Amino acid sequence: MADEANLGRLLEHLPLGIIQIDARGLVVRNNHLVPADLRAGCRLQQQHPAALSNAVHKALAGENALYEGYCPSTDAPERFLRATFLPLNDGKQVHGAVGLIEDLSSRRADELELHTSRLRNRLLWAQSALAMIEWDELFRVREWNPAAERIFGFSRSEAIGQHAHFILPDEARRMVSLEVLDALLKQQGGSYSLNANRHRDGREILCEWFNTTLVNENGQTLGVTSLVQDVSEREAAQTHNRYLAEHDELTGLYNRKYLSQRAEHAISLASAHHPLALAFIDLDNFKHVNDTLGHSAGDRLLCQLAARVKAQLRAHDCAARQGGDEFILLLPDTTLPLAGALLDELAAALAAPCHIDGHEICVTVSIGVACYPQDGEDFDTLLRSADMAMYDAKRDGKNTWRGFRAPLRERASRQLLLESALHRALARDELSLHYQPQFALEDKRLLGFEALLRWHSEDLGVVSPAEFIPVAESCGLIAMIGDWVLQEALCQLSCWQAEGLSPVPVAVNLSAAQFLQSDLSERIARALDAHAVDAALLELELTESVAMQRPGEALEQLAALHALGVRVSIDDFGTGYSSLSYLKRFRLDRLKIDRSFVADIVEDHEDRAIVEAVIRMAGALGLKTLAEGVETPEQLAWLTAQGCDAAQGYLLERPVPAGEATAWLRAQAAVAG
Ligand SMILES: Nc1nc2c(ncn2[C@@H]2O[C@H](COP(=O)(O)O[C@H]3[C@@H](O)[C@H](n4cnc5c(=O)[nH]c(N)nc54)O[C@@H]3COP(=O)(O)O)[C@@H](O)[C@H]2O)c(=O)[nH]1
Repeated sequence: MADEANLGRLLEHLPLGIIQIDARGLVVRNNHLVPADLRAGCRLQQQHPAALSNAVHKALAGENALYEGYCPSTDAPERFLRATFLPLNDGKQVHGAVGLIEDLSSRRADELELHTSRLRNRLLWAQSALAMIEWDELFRVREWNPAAERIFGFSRSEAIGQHAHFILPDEARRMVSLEVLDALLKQQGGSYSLNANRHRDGREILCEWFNTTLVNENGQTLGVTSLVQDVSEREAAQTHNRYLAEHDELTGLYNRKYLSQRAEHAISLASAHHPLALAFIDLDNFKHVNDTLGHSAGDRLLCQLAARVKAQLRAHDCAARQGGDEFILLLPDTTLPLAGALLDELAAALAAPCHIDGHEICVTVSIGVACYPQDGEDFDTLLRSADMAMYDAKRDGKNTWRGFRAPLRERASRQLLLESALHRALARDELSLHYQPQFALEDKRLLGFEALLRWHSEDLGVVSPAEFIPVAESCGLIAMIGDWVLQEALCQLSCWQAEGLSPVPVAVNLSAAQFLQSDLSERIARALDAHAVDAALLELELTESVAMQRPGEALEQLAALHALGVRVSIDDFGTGYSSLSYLKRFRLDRLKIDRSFVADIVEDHEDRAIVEAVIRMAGALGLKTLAEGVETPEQLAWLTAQGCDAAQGYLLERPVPAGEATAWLRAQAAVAG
């Protein structure tokens, strides 16, 4: 009994579970370390993993047996057990077995964790997109993963044992980097750096480094582990984006946004002693280059010109492309006279011929200049002032520069007012035509009318065409308005026809925008058809400068109009620069001598000489002549004596509303009838 008690105590103090099994496989005794499901009363050959039952069976058959595996448990998560079964025999036969049970659950979990973490590390090492490098305490490569091979181009075998030198770009940076490495070994924990490195092929690459110093439990540095990523492309993209944020992509000049920041800074430094000028440059007739040679040629021209602008600048000046064919210059420490001198030099540099696709292109520019502080105290105001001055330069014949003047501001706001009112004018039916009679000088017979546009604006009152036609031209409304004039004049002609009046031709002014429409003759043919008006009753007037703007195209356009049967006359003749050879080839009917010559023919012998020459030249080319703006009987007499064919002017009749023109025709019909 005492032995039994001692054995019981011993079993309770054993550091492992122990069970006694009888010959039937029934657990008859256990200590407290045995899991509940294996304690006394449980039959081990039933309801347990087969391998466990087999081990018990084997022990009861007289052999030592081992089971290692999971064992279900009702009181706890499944356990991982090692059970060793030893048969108990009395020398003759086996009458049971002893099982020694070790619960290996937590050791097993640790092993599993270790195993999976090793696996994970191996996978990470092999498949990581980041280079993983292990350095020893002398900064020699201890490990080098496939991503490192990819990023630096050195294979693992080439890299192992190499000092960090081998991926540093050049001597100077090597020194710096080595200092950084040294510091890294001394410090503990992690660090980040962005370094220039060298690829095996000699290329410089930019890498991000995340380093961790490896230290043992005694604080001794064992080396460094680095995670590295090649950020060359990302950095290049960011650098490019930064460049784009400040530059014009086409020309490489700065963009307006950047220049505005520079200007605001310069303004903050400017004072009476350090004035500042802003120049707005617009190429003259650049559209023509795009239209004739194409946009790619236009782009190359802009690049050539931008390079010349850059070359002309002083060190502290700044040039930007505002867009299209517009450039802005910021000229710090510059007064208006100095800006003028600089811009004259710039214009001369830009005027030198450019060679594009075998074409020689000569460019002129119109420039507006605004000065701080008198023309604006911030960038936007200065730019607006320079823009207005540039338009002033355009109005003054282009190819020049103009400084800002206060009246330009009023002019610009009037222009804006006119523009928005003009947009409403057609819809509100505010436009009408007046008709100015034209007479034969030989017998004072009514030859025809010139249709002249009138605008009675609800908001602005009567506005002269001399004021609103240029506005309509600049804001792109002129083609639509011109079309309305054509329809209205043809409508009037067809009314006169319907009334049985024998109508006379009506002359309609054609703007440049209309004359350059590629389908102009088709449009006119359709309009004539729609109003059932004979083409011979329509005369189209285009100014000399419009005809000569693109003489090649004008030649074709005029031939098409001539084929339609409409008449064409050149308006304001003498004010442009007609090429006589083109004039000879243009299909024209009449030259209208500009009223600026007619005004002075009595007193000014030069104007007289010009008018005489025009009349003779027209006669030689088989063209009729009409003198505009005849205001005095002396002018009329002189023109008649020179053989001018026709005249119009206040002396003879002012432009009259349609009703009065109709009355004219009726009176004429009455006299004839
Ligand atoms: N594209 C279009 N342009 C048009 C149209 N209608 C007119 N215009 C152009 O506007 C400018 C001013 O025209 P307007 O104020 O109508 O002046 C015309 C005549 O009234 C004026 N004129 C006629 N006789 C005399 C005169 O004896 N003295 C004098 N001082 N002025 C006179 O001349 C203008 C006609 O000019 P022109 O067209 O050159 O024959 C003017 O440039 C018009 O062309 C339109 O529908 N479309």
